[in-house]
Amino acid sequence: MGLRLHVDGDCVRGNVTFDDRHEGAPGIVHGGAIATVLDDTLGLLLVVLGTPAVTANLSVDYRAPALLQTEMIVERWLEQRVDRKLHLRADLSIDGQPVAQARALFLAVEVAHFEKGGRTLLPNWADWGPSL
Ligand SMILES: CCCCCCCCCCCC(=O)SCCNC(=O)CCNC(=O)[C@H](O)C(C)(C)COP(=O)(O)OP(=O)(O)OC[C@H]1O[C@@H](n2cnc3c(N)ncnc32)[C@H](O)[C@@H]1OP(=O)(O)O
Repeated sequence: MGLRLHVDGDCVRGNVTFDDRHEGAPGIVHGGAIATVLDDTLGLLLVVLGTPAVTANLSVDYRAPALLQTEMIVERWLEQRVDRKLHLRADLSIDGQPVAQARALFLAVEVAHFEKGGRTLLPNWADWGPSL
């Protein structure tokens, strides 16, 4: 998808362009692909926040057709944290017009949570994200 990301304070911004592999309705990005990008890129925000966490709940409002081959802006930020509960937002827009808006509840976990996946993990959570 050519996702490019940068950190701006506590907000992570990026650009993404979907192509024909992500088509749902003719010429329009599949909603599942949009939800995947919004959820997955929240992972980078967690690295910025320094908090290992996983998605417990994700809801997406689809506000306008997401056109293929069109550069979009993705922005993610922390709205509120209450104990282990992280209330996160992720927005997708084209030329300042909202395309999709996600609200997610992430629950903080120990890094050991990810050992269930059977992969060898980097010991330092800060190293899990790409260098920005
Ligand atoms: C590029 C960088 C890469 C590095 C980035 C690497 C991270 C990438 C993450 C990417 C995002 C993903 O796709 S993660 C993959 C998809 N998600 C998952 O696999 C998560 C699967 N679910 C779980 O493992 C579990 O259910 C947990 C950990 C989420 C919660 O289990 P738990 O720890 O036992 O907590 P539990 O007692 O159930 O709940 C604690 C509190 O949260 C509330 N709670 C729990 N679930 C929910 C829910 N769905 N909706 C509302 N509230 C909930 C409970 O009512 C309770 O509230 P109260 O009574 O305390 O008030």
